[in-house]
Amino acid sequence: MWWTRQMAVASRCQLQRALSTATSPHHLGIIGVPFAKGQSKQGVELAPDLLRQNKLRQVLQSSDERLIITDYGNLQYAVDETLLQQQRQHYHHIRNYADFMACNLALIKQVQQMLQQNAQFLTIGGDHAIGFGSVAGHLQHTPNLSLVWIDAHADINLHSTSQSGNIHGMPVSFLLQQLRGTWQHAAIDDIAPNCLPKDQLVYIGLRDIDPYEAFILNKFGIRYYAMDSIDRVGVPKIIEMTLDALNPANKIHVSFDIDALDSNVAPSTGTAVRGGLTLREGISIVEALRDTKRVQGMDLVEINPKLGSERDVRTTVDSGLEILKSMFGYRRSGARYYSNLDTNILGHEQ
Ligand SMILES: NC(=[NH2+])NCCC[C@H](N)C(=O)O
Ligand SMILES: [Mn+2]
Ligand SMILES: [Mn+2]
Repeated sequence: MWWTRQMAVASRCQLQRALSTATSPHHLGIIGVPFAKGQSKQGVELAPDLLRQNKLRQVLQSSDERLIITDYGNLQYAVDETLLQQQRQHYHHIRNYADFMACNLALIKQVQQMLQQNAQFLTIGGDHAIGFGSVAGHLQHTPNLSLVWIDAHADINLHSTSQSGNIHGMPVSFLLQQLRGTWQHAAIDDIAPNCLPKDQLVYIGLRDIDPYEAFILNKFGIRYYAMDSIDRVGVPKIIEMTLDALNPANKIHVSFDIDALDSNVAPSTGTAVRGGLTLREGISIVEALRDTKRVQGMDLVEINPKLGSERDVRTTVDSGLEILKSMFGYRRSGARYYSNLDTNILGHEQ
């Protein structure tokens, strides 16, 4: 037989080289943000470490071997006197304003640093109040950005419209130019001047919209695909309309609130709403966004391990990991990159 073991190895190496130059390594930065003060239930702060214990890194790594993952640990922040004063003077009616701002200011810087060092980043909450810092940081690095907010809730309350006083129901109002003015005492223009244009925001999965939120969405003509329209036209059409709405030259930020998924697959969350996306629908949406190759940042928020049974927590964490896996490369079709496949298994005559 003329074909030697060395030749087999050599040709395999050539194949590997061809594959890996076609698609080079890819850096992903991860930051945990154990922030729980955007709402009143303890437990969301445990999610970043819980996901790590449940092999977040290995799950992502095996969904795409070419990922080079840097975990930046959990974000730290300190509240200063200026913020406490803003809270006392202007925002005493919303819970934990100073903590919210301090955490998000730190996150804005962190995200910019991660994007200097990585092609993509992942922010793990924490409650959805951190959606402000994650997207705002992203916008300061990449001003031409589109945002897909996948959630049961619109999280677009103003301090004057919120019925709960919970700031995890308000982060989007800090991002849009038209609404930022309602936070005039927060001085966010100094630290995060770039805003999100309202036509580059799409919501998917909504089913619990407050009256004033509905007013705001309609007044500004913000695109939102609530569960009723998803039921009417189906997920593939919703994906198509979403992608049509976004500027194809923009990078994309995906902010994924675990409560977008139905409470049977994501029970351990603070504001669960029934009748949500199935896990398969969630995966389809995330796969389609991933396939644009424009997603540069993602959040996964609102997993609360203190709510529900042990099994509920397991289910919720597993669903979260499935969503992340799909975003960062896993293909249900099996069409993935494998560096050390033995291409000779059928014998060289094949
Ligand atoms: N990120 C969330 N889970 N937000 C829920 C918000 C619920 C309600 N709209 C509020 O403003 O209080
Ligand atoms: Mn949310
Ligand atoms: Mn929500």
